[in-house]
Amino acid sequence: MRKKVIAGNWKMFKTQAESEDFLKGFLPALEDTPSGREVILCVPFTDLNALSRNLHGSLVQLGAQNVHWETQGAYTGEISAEMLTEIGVRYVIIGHSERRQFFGETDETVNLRLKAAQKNGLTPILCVGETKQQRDAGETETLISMQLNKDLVDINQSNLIIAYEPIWAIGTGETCETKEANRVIGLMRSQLKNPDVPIQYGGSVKPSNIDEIMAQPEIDGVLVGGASLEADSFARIVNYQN
Ligand SMILES: O=C[C@H](O)COP(=O)(O)O
Repeated sequence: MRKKVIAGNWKMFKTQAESEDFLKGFLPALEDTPSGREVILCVPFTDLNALSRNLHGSLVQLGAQNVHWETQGAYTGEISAEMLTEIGVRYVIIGHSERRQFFGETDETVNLRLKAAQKNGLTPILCVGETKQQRDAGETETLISMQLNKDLVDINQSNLIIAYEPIWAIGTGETCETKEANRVIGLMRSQLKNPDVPIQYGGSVKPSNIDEIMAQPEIDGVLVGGASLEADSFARIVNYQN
C-alpha cells in the first residue's frame, strides 16, 4: 500500500517565534494521529533550525522549499542540499508553480534540483499543474505529461513524491473537484515507471474538504498552503477521517 503524505507549505510566512508558537498547538494534536501517515512541514529557511530543535521524537519531518543543484559557489540567495541535511531537513519542494511563475524556474532547472536533492539524500516533492487558461483550452493532460517527461529525466522514482497542483486552485478557495483530481492523478501515475510514487493533491485544501479528498483512491496525500499556517486547521487535515 502506498504511504499517505500530508505536507504543509508555509511559503513566505512565519518568523522563528511564530513557528515555535505553532508547534505548541500542533504537536499535542498529533498524539492520536493514525500510524502510516507521513507529516512534513516545509518552512522558510530561517525557521528550519528552530523547528529542527523542537521536532525530535515527533511525527513531523522537516522540509525546505528550494535547493540549488551545485554543492557550493557564488549563487546569491540559493541554498545547497548539504546545508539543509546538516540541520535535519529530509524533504524539499521543487518546481512549485510560484517558483516557476515568479523566479524563472524551468523544467530544466527543476530536473537539476531534483537530481541534486536525491544525490544528497533529500526526498523531493515535485510540483506540477496547469493554469486556468491551459485547463480551459483542454491542455491539462498534455501539459502535465510534458512536465513529468522533462522533470523526471534520470530521476530515481523510488525516492520521490509528486504533487498535482492545478495553479487555478492555489490560494483561490476554488478546489479542483475531487473526482477530477483523482482522474488526473491516475493519469500521472500511469506515466510513471514506479506506480508506487506517492502523488498528492494541492490547491485550497481545507479541514472542510480533506476527508473527501483523501477518500479518493489515487490521491495519496495533500500539499497544503494557507490551511497549514494555523495549528488547529493543519492538525484537522493531518487527522483526516477515513
Ligand atoms: O503548496 C501549496 C499550494 O500552493 C496550495 O496552496 P493553498 O493550500 O493555499 O491553496
